[in-house]
Order: sequence, then C-alpha cells, then structure tokens
Amino acid sequence: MVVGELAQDRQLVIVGGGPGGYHAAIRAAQLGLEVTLIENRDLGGVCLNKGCIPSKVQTQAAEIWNKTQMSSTLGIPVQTKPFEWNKLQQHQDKVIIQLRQGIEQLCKAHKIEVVKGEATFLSDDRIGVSSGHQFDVFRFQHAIIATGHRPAPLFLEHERLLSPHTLYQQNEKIDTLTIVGTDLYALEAAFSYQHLGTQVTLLLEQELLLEPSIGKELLRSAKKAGIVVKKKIELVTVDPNLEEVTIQYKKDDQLHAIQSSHAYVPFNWRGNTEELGLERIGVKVDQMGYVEMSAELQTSCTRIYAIGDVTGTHQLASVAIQQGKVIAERLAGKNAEWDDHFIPVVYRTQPPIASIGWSSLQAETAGREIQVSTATFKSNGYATISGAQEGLCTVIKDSGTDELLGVHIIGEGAAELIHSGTIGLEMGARHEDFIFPMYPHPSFAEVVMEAVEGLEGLAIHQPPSKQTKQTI
Ligand SMILES: Cc1cc2nc3c(=O)[nH]c(=O)nc-3n(C[C@H](O)[C@H](O)[C@H](O)COP(=O)(O)OP(=O)(O)OC[C@H]3O[C@@H](n4cnc5c(N)ncnc54)[C@H](O)[C@@H]3O)c2cc1C
Ligand SMILES: NC(=O)c1ccc[n+]([C@@H]2O[C@H](COP(=O)([O-])OP(=O)(O)OC[C@H]3O[C@@H](n4cnc5c(N)ncnc54)[C@H](O)[C@@H]3O)[C@@H](O)[C@H]2O)c1
Repeated sequence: MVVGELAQDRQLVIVGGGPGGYHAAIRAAQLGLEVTLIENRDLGGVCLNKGCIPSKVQTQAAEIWNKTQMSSTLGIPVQTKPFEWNKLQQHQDKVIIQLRQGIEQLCKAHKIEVVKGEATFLSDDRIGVSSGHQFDVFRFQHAIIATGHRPAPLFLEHERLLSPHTLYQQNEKIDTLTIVGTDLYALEAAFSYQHLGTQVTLLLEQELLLEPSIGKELLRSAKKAGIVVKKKIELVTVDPNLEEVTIQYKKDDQLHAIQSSHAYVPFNWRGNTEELGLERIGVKVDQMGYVEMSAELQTSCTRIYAIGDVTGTHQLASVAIQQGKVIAERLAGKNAEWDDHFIPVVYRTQPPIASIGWSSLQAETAGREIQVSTATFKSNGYATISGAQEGLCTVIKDSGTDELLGVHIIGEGAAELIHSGTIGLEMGARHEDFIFPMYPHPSFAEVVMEAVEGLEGLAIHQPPSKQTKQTI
C-alpha cells in the first residue's frame, strides 16, 4: 500500500456522494469553501443509482402506459403491442448515466475535489481514504458524514426476494410478485409492476399510514388496477427456491399460502457506519448503526456533522438535500436553520399521493379540535377532460384558530399540487389564505380550493350540506 506522506489540509471533507453529500459539497463550494467529497461507489448515491430515479422511471412508464390504455376516449388509438421491458431498462440506464455525469460536471465546475475510495476517520480532525493500493490522509476543519443506510434482510437473502435496493434492477419482466408491506417502496412497486404487466398481490399486515380517505381511495384504485389485496394478514413464512417463492400467511386465523415468481418482504435498515471508525473518535452510533446527532445535526464531535439517511430519521432524499445545504451554509457563516416540521411525502402510485402536515389522527392525538373536508377529482372540470377522475383532496384545519394543519391529495398532479400546501403550512396559513387567491380554471388546483371551501360548506361542485338560511 502507498501511504500519502503528509496529511493534506482541507476546509471541509464530506463522506458520501449521495444527494445529502453532493448538495452539501456544491452549496459549500458556491459559498467559497474548499471541499473534498469522498465516495466509494457512484456519485448520486442510492437515490440516483437504485432509489428515487430508477423507481420514478418505472412509475412514470406505468403512468404513461396506463394513460395510453385509456386514450381511446380522446380519439387516440389504444396501444395494442405488449410493453417492452428491455427498452425501459435501457432508458433507466441512460437517465442514471446522464444525471450522474451532470453531478460529476457540476463538481468539476465548482472545483470540488472528488476522491474515489473508502473513508475512515483516524482522529477527530483526520480522515484516511483507501483506494486499491493508495491511502491518502486529509486533515479537515469540518467533516460531514453522509454515508446513507442499507436494507438489512429479516429473511434469507435470495435473488427472488427483492429489496428496496433491487426492486428496480430487474432485467426481465417479473410474472408474479407478492408484496408484503405498507411502506412507500411496497406501494409504489405494487402499482408500477401491476400496470406494466406483472400480477401483483399486496399483503397488508397493518393499516396504511395515510389519511383514511386517501388510503381508502388508494385501495379502490389498487383493486381497479387488478392488484389482489389482502388486509389484516400475519406473515408466517417466506420460502424462496429456484423456481418461485412461497409465502404463508394467516388471515382470520386461517393459514394461507401463495406462490409467486418473486416477492418483496419487510426489511430492517442499518446505517452505513461500520467502516468509518467512529468508535475511535467518540462519535456516538446507535444499535442499528445510525449516527446520533443534535437538533443542529452535530455529532458528539463538534467539528463533525451528519446528514441524510445515516441519521436514521425521515430517510428521504429531499431531507438529505435540505440538511446538506443547511450545514454547508452554516459552515460558510450563514444563518441557516434545519427544520423538519413540514416534510412533503409523495407516493408515485397510480394515481399518485402527496401529503403535507398532520393526518386527522395525528392532529387529534396532538389535542387539536379539527374540521375535515374532502373534495373529489370527479367533480373537477380539468380532471374530467383529462380522464383523471380518480382521486380526492382532504384538508384539515384547527376549528378554533382556522389554521390549516394538513393537506392530503390522491389524484393526478398530486406531487406538484402539494407544493402550495407546503408553502401555506410553512407560512401558518388559515383557511381564508387558501380561499382568497384566484385559482386557474380549469385546473386540478381547483380540487384543493374546493376542499378548503368545503370546510365552511361552500364548495361549489359538492352537494349542498345542511345549512341554516341567512336573511339578506
Ligand atoms: C426504491 C427507493 C425509492 C426511493 N424514492 C425516493 C423518492 O422518490 N423521494 C425521496 O425523497 N427519497 C426516495 N428514496 C430515499 C432516498 O434514496 C434516500 O433518502 C437518499 O438516497 C438519502 O441520501 P443520502 O445522501 O443520505 O445517502 P445515499 O444516497 O445512501 O448516499 C450515501 C453515499 O455514501 C457512500 N458511502 C457509504 N460509505 C462510505 C464510505 N465509508 N466512504 C465513502 N463513501 C461511502 C455510498 O456509496 C453512497 O453513494 C428512495 C429510496 C429507495 C431505495
Ligand atoms: N416517493 C418517495 O418519497 C419514496 C419512495 C420509496 C421509498 N421511500 C422511502 O420510504 C421510507 C419509508 O416510508 P414510510 O411511508 O414507511 O414512512 P413515514 O414513517 O415517513 O410515513 C409516511 C407518511 O405517513 C404519515 N403518517 C405516519 N403515521 C401516520 C398515521 N398514524 N396516520 C396517518 N398518516 C401517518 C407521515 O406523516 C408521513 O407523511 C422512507 O424512509 C423513504 O426513504 C420514499
């Protein structure tokens, strides 16, 4: 092994080039810091290479394919040829490479030093990077740990058992897929695989973690799409062999078995910290390998921060990105704050789901007295034009203060529509703040307006509620 002679001095060293790490690196460089970014695999991390991007390539294909099947009402002939799985995989590879090259070029343009290799802390101000026979040592003023996490199987590892990291790495069409779970991975995969021709069975051990009106609508859409849904099941055994996977589960005290070519079953997660030598420098890590940190994202070593999945909270790229920017700005002397009050959650199911703020249950648990109102896409003009009448928007407000507490949407455009909810909730909007502005017509956004108007029984396209007549 060739050991670099002297420790090279750096202002900021970031370990991990996923969304958290590379956003922190670019923002720090924009603000004048000298940055070294260490990555042992591919820039872009799980999000670009296995997660957000590949999953959204597939959910996008499912969405478009689904639309082409319904296009005849608009005079567009229905596509009759089978779906070309290999072309989707080629497109996925191309998208990943293109986006990764974009990140590489941005790092270069910002003069960020990207070091390929495995990083290990040697002391609280030195880090070593090994790559093949080379071992370099950097002395840093500050460091950020952004090494992510990985699924830790609860069952035997087998190629027929898909994990969140292998769900979108299939080179051939899957015939039958049994999915056990209610998390985002499970639901997104259930819909996209089913729409692209796989027969999916969805086994739900618990209630969906969604506002009840949204969960009910999602299950209605699942059944309409042909997904076989079994609720309130208890998983008993998972048995993969060369040809198939057999899953045994209990429902209503009866034992059932289902065979499928592949299965997705629950996982644990572990923070990627084993190789970092954190015990040597006193950075605290919990039993599952997640770095313990303060509300300011500082670890037990004051010059070392942790962001993203490795912290064991939220586990969304959007969170890692925001944390990365906040820490970079603070290190550059700016007054930036990390706040996790409002995190938009998007499920790219068909139709998609987006939520911000509290569900009705969460609001009640927090002791709020609430009013809830729902408007449907069925009564929206643009949804009718677009053949996208599945879906609804539910809003929740505090009945005392009129403050909006939650916006939950299932329906076309939900991922974009939710942004007005995020800004509204961030600004402490009351229900009048959502009603005062003008909404474009015809547009999906009018569903949100009508849900808010419905809080007072004033949604134009909903049937009248019982009201007392007022004298004019
Ligand atoms: C199927 C799937 C779909 C998803 N969809 C979404 C979505 O739509 N929206 C969303 O917001 N989130 C989504 N996520 C979650 C998202 O991928 C993660 O939250 C995000 O990648 C976290 O970013 P990170 O920077 O913390 O870590 P990662 O992306 O995991 O990056 C960590 C990087 O550190 C590197 N590394 C680890 N150890 C070392 C070491 N010792 N030395 C050097 N480098 C090291 C790794 O190689 C990796 O590149 C999805 C995840 C999956 C699996
Ligand atoms: N589209 C995506 O963003 C995407 C896709 C795939 C995977 N993921 C990953 O999925 C992981 C797991 O997601 P999850 O759904 O298990 O996570 P989660 O715990 O973050 O919950 C998701 C949503 O459910 C809401 N919720 C929680 N308890 C509730 C309750 N009792 N009633 C109503 N709503 C409730 C939360 O407020 C949140 O909006 C995340 O860590 C993320 O990394 C994200």
